[in-house]
Amino acid sequence: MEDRKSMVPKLPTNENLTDLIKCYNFAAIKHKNQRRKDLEATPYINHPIGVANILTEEGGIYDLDVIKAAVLHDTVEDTDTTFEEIEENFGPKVRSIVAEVTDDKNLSKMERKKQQIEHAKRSSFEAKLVKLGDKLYNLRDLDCQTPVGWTEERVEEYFIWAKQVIDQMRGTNLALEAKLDELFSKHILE
Ligand SMILES: Nc1nc2c(ncn2[C@@H]2O[C@H](COP(=O)(O)OP(=O)(O)O)[C@@H](OP(=O)(O)OP(=O)(O)O)[C@H]2O)c(=O)[nH]1
Ligand SMILES: [Mn+2]
Repeated sequence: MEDRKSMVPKLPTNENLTDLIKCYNFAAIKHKNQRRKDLEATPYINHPIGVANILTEEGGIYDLDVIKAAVLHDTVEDTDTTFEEIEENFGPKVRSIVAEVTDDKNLSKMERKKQQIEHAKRSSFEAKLVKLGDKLYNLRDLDCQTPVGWTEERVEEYFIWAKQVIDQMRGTNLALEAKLDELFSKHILE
């Protein structure tokens, strides 16, 4: 008689699914001690997960390397994660997208803000998508609530700066850009 074990149907392994779960798990562990700057101190991981969700649900983007990069986009900038670790676990493509959207924390805040505007234009298509999702998520947050310690003026300055970044990458994803434009016209007086 056949061994009972061998009669259990074997499910096909779904590499895409397991890779994606590994990616969410990696980001959740890395951001575990970090909170957003809202009154409720929302877990930081809500942000990268939300950015990935904007890309799939609103941007119609299904490139897995882009989605993984969105989930991981703040790990190197804000935690002890290295680019080598990203490459070891998720490959060179994801590493390079994450690298493109990572600010150099050695620079002054003003210099970093200036560099984002300059880098936006020559970024890859994939990095631009992550940037669009990142900015849309953060601007929606600002539209609903002023982060703890921020003045109204700082919020409005962020809108003006974010528009300068987005204006460098027009024609990347029209659906996401239209949603960003609604927020810009609400907050930036021409
Ligand atoms: N709107 C908003 N932002 C919050 C909140 N909590 C944390 N952040 C993060 O703050 C950053 C925006 O604030 P800044 O003053 O520009 O940057 P800072 O973190 O260097 O102080 C964003 O970083 P980032 O994602 O790396 O984007 P960016 O620096 O490219 O804008 C955003 O994710 C929150 O409650 N609301
Ligand atoms: Mn971000």
